[in-house]
Amino acid sequence: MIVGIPKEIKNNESRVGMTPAGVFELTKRNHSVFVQSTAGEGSGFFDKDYQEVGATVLETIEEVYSKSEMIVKVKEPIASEYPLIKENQIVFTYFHFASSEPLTLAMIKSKAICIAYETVEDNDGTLPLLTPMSEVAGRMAIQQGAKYLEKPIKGRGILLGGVPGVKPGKVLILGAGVVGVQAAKMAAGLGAHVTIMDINMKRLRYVNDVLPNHVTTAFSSEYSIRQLIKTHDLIVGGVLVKGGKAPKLITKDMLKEMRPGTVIVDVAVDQGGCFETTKATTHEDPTYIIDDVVHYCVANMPGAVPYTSTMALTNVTLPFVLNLANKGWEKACEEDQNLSKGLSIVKGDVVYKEINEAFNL
Ligand SMILES: NC(=O)C1=CN([C@@H]2O[C@H](COP(=O)(O)OP(=O)(O)OC[C@H]3O[C@@H](n4cnc5c(N)ncnc54)[C@H](O)[C@@H]3O)[C@@H](O)[C@H]2O)C=CC1
Ligand SMILES: CC(=O)C(=O)O
Ligand SMILES: [Mg+2]
Repeated sequence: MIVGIPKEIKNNESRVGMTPAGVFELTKRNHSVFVQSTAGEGSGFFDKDYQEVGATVLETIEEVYSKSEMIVKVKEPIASEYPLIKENQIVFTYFHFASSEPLTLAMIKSKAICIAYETVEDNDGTLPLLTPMSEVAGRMAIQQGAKYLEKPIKGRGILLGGVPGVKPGKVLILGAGVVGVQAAKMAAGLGAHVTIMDINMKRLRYVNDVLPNHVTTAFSSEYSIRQLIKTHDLIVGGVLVKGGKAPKLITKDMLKEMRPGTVIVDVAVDQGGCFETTKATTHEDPTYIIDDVVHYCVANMPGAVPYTSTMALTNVTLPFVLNLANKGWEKACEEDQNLSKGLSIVKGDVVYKEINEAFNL
């Protein structure tokens, strides 16, 4: 198969869809790989590294898309990429369709085979291609939240860990999945007081077993969220309904219940966000303020730490890329039900229920 690796063009997105090690596994099996020039630079991989393992480096993104049967990338295609995607081309990447009707309509129109990383499943229902980026984003959520709690950038002016003689800050985490647990770990490590909420008791039991005692679990309900937001300095949103729009757990009226300078980090922004006032931001301009509450809603948080994220992502995507390249998408998906859960839009048809529901298609 001919596989193309374009350069990511989303704001401050420095990850790349494949490392030279991954390309080597493809070329070894007689697949052809086209890499756009400088695509890997942000992650520490140079054109010559790809050439050495048998890839052809092309100058323009147009050439990469036009010559390839399968595109392997990181982020969802953005508007300038829509016209480059061809009928019957496999596009294997994060899509987060439920948060973007224009993207959904463009991919229907393209008649491409869109396989979304974020809905590929493991036998136990977990999401192997989302997990490593959720690990990165969960950890980063505390790093970023701690920064924006500083007074000069309009935060409350709280040091999360406190100091001897002064109590620590309080972190509230919505969702005890991958993002939530990693965020809780980081916040607990800093010495903050942590409350983590979920509607899944199994997850709360897990957190209770593995995290230290200053991490408290709470069953998630509107009532309990309304109580807790009044006293917490940093609130992290990490809830997910697979493939669907995130539930709005914090509504606009609740912002008035928070103290001025509270920071809210909506990691779930890529599925539409779990705060009503969320709108996607970029690493260039990550925050905005509504009712004195600092919102951080960057949809590609791991893109800011590409040396870590590209490796973590491609470690898990490679076996699926090889399978798709070796067998073609139909056979690969027929033989691997977990991969087939990634099928979202196929030749103009939306085949993932939650995407249809998100837009009444
Ligand atoms: N902004 C970014 O750069 C990134 C965003 N993400 C996003 O973060 C989100 C979370 O991902 P994961 O932690 O991997 O998902 P996960 O599936 O591991 O965890 C989600 C948790 O939310 C819980 N949940 C669902 N509805 C709830 C509700 N009403 N109240 C409380 N909890 C509820 C679930 O029970 C589950 O435990 C996803 O939308 C993912 O796409 C992931 C990586 C990077
Ligand atoms: C999962 C995701 O949206 C990201 O890594 O950017
Ligand atoms: Mg994202």
